Amino acid sequence: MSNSTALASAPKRTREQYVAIDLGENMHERNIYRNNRPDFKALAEEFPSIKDFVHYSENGSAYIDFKNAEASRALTQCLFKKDFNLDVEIPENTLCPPIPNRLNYILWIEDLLSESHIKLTAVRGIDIGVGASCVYPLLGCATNKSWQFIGTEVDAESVKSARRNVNRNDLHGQITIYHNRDRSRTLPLDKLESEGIISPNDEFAFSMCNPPFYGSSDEIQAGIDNKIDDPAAVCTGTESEMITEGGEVQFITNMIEESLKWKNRIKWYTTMIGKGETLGKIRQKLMENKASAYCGNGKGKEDSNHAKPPDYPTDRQLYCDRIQSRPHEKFSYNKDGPVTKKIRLAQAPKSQFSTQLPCDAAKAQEDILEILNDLNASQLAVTSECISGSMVSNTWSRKARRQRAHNANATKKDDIAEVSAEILFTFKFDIQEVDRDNTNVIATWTKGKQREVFESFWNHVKKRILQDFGIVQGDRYKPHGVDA
Ligand SMILES: C[S@@+](CC[C@H](N)C(=O)[O-])C[C@H]1O[C@@H](n2cnc3c(N)ncnc32)[C@H](O)[C@@H]1O
Repeated sequence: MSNSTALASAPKRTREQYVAIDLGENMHERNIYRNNRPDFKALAEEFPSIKDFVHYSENGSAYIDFKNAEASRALTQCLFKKDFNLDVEIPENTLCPPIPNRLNYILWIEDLLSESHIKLTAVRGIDIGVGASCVYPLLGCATNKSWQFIGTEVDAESVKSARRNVNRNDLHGQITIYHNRDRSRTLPLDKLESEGIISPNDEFAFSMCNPPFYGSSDEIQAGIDNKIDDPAAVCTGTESEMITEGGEVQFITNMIEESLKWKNRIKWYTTMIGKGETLGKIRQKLMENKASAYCGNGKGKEDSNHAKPPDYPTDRQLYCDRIQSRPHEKFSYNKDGPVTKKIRLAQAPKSQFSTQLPCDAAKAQEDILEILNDLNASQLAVTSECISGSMVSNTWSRKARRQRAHNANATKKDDIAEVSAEILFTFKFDIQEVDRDNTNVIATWTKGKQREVFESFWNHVKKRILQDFGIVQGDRYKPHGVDA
């Protein structure tokens, strides 16, 4: 009997095991895997390479064994292909990157760039330690066609494999892999210049890094020994991928020190952090260098106690966002602007906005739908608690409304066809009734490139619904029984 048809009970999963592939609410709002587990059965039907690793439990649900290195590798390759049209080789015994987790970092960089309004002619990034798969540059360029990457790597075999992956996907025009022969260097811009890979005037929007976390193999073993459960997924990393002298604290410290030289040539310096205790040490290091810190609330979501990070460039910044329920954190900072010793906490860039209406859910839904229809929103899907849909063009700006009024003979559909066939963004309105006189409306930006466009759409919709209740924008609406 082949593995794929064997009937077996799915092994009980630890929470961590789900996180390795998952999904769930700690994923970025725009992560395609958020609450959207890969369909292993469909993958097995589409990709022969994974078929033998897909098992079925007695109730018919499909699963794979994440402790099997080959199965994990097959899954990663299928997701690369299915969701990003990328053909990727992952050599045996090298780190197999979980795509949902790696995609989160790319989305977070997108947010960071959009939130800080960086003005550069091209978005160029540096990935320190691309690994054999070259996962970040590949995902970054697949999801952002205008991005360019320099990927650095110290391991000669990984350099070769990363280059093969770039060439196999015809991305050599966007991604350059540099073999860094000096492990003590993290940002060798001088070497890149002397080898003619970049010019002295080249600027970078960001650097990113998933550093080797550990300082020694004993440290890895101690980590495994201290775990209550068995490791949920097999770890296939080589020594070079997992270990660096002084561990991640030293690696990131080197990065901070090198960044003092490059300053504003790289607008945001960012990194993953693997161990919870590292964050405090890195913050300390940044304080010594007189940088400010900004932190998310751990879920990539708004936290009302946290202030918003300022537009770039206003400060020296450390940006932290604990994005996984595992202790994986990222921080970024830029080293420009006035010096401050203050450490501030900040929310992650906003993808969600809310307001409260003085009515029940049915009335709120009716009002919102009326406005959305008036704005030519498309693909509307309505349930009692949620309205989702998309916008193909900006129909709410003053100019668009004037044009529509002027062109009174055109049908709404004609208007859309004239503007664009592509989706500008998708959205979701959750409608949560508190009581018959109070309903919360939460608008979420679920897909799209420009945060400001969604924000302006939300501001328009919010203004109109509030006006329906006689609440003029600028006045704060107070729920019943609440005094100022
Ligand atoms: C944890 S792996 C990350 C690989 C890949 N980016 C990923 O996320 O799956 C760290 C990588 O950094 C590389 N590395 C270690 N020190 C480096 C350095 N100083 N400069 C560039 N790469 C380095 C290692 O060889 C390894 O491939």
